Amino acid sequence: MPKNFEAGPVRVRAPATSANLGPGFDALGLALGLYDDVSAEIAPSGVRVTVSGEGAGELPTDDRHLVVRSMRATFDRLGGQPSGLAVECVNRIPQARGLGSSSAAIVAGVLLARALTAHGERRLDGAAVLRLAAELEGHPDNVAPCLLGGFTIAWTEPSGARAVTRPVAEGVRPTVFVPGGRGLTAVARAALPTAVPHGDAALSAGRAALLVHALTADPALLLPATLDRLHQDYRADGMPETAALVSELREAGVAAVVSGAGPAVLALSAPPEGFDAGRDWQVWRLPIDVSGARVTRGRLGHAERDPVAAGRKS
Ligand SMILES: Nc1ncnc2c1ncn2[C@@H]1O[C@H](COP(=O)(O)OP(=O)(O)O)[C@@H](O)[C@H]1O
Ligand SMILES: N[C@@H](CCOP(=O)(O)O)C(=O)O
Repeated sequence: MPKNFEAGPVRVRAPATSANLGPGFDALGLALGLYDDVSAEIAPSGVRVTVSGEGAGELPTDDRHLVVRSMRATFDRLGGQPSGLAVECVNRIPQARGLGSSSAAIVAGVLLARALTAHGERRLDGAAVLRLAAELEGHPDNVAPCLLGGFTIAWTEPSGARAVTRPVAEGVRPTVFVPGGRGLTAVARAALPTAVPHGDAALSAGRAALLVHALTADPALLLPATLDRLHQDYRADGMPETAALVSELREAGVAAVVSGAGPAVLALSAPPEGFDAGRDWQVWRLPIDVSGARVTRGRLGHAERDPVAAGRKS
């Protein structure tokens, strides 16, 4: 093993995330207890990726794979590429639904490459990992909770992304509604206007501030606190079923929002007993992940290879 790299496999468990939370566009995010497990080790040559669970048979298994691309970007930052890579992914986060699958892949890639590089943690500290992951993702609101866990407030300065975490109040119970159909974040971002009316910006800023209070201290205020005018309406034509479900839940008093760029829906308060979203939606009650992505030494074990074990509770 060349002295720049660490021998032996490393693995990362990276949580799903829900970004925006309504009015906190590109800023607020929540880590959810649903995980992708990824392991990697240095190989003598080439790149080999195996994928099971979400994306199996669809995702590329070479240098185009997002985990590998993120590892490559991190190795570049750390001063050199390894001879080859073997990567194993067990994915449980539904992809292209607004549950942060791309952020989980990016965070996993950055953390794996850092762990495989000699003195990686000294050379790329936690703040630098967040900056690099946000640069690769293009916005910081998913990578921040994926890395740090819990409820995060992220922002970008000239030097890059930063984030803080806040403890979530008792009684905040996330439920996600996951449709079969997909929607790419890049497409949903292209639907946004370059400017919004001042009144809409003012309303959203006020509600985002209230949302920090509601999530951390007073969940009874979650319904008014999750009202958004910056992105959801502009994206509604591209995901009419999502917009309809958000409206139906909100009319029933549930603090529902589009999860990330959609098309999944996040409810921050419990839907009424017997609420039926219809058969097009899988409904999962998920705990809040409070740890963020975790790195350990070794390959994936038996439990981590089970593609449905962790996280899904209807
Ligand atoms: N675990 C993964 N491994 C490799 N690529 C992934 C993974 N998850 C997501 N991607 C890539 O990112 C795309 C989805 O990203 P995006 O549109 O941002 O949706 P999401 O809301 O799920 O992050 C997928 O179509 C795929 O190309
Ligand atoms: N702020 C972003 C969040 C995208 O989240 P994702 O989980 O859909 O990737 C946006 O709304 O575009």
